[in-house]
Amino acid sequence: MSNILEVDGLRKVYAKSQFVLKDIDFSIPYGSIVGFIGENGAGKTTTMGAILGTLKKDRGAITIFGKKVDVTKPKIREDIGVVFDDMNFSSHLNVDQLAKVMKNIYQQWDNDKYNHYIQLFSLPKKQKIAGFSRGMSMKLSIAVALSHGAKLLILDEATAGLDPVARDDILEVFIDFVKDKDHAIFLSSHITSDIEKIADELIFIKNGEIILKVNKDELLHNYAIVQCRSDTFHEINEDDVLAYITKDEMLNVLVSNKHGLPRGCQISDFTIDDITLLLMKGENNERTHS
Ligand SMILES: Nc1ncnc2c1ncn2[C@@H]1O[C@H](COP(=O)(O)OP(=O)(O)OP(=O)(O)O)[C@@H](O)[C@H]1O
Repeated sequence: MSNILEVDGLRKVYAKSQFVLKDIDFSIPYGSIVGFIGENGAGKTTTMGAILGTLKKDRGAITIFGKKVDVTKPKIREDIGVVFDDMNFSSHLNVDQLAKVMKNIYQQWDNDKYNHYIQLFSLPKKQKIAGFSRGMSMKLSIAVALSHGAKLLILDEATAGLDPVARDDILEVFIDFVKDKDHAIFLSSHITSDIEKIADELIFIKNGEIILKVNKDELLHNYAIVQCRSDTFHEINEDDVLAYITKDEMLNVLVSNKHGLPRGCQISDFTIDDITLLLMKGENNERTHS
């Protein structure tokens, strides 16, 4: 069993907004960090909610730790650490009082670990949570998620609102977490540089549909963004073209195989932000050979 989480044909329709999560499939290997990337409203939170059972899915199977499980059951919730944007702990509590509450919720609660993260994240122990900034609340959510013996972390925008130093500390904590090969992390972020730093696999979602799943090393070694003229563009192997944007006479093209491109293609350096922009704003590979 090499995957900690498998998602098969997950579908969710919001009748009110007519948004459809379109039968998505993906898996999270043990020992890996998988980054989930997409624009606002693409369906990231919906996917995570449907996996966790906080949202009712319309179709699809979720397999966690090798079993088709009801993720809302307390037993399995021990093993999954969750950070969502809008997590609300009782705001009248302070950090120490929250620990006492968590101890009653989670059998595997580890107070030493919790205190370690509270200290690492420089959180005040006696101040009421109500007075915490967004970044402080995020850090607290992460400290809790890491302190109840979870094997899988599902993190929705967990680094949003954190300053660069705190983000860096937390990314290190995530990298450490998956050094244990029984662990894995599934995280969404708009800060693609964070994902670039720590993720092993990337999943791109657009309008409720997964448009690209790729291993980061493969992306860095084989993919490229190239500039070329229209006639050269038509010489690129069609299967290698993932997306393109036309600008004046030139095209910016995302290709999945930078080896063996026709002459006249200029390869430029790219970041995952550049790839995201091309995938989200560009046209897909259904080229018209005019
Ligand atoms: N309760 C709801 N009822 C109807 N539509 C909803 C509901 N919740 C979300 N949606 C719609 O579903 C779509 C996907 O939303 P979702 O929150 O999953 O996106 P996201 O990728 O997490 O976005 P963001 O990056 O802004 O957090 C959006 O169009 C949103 O308007």
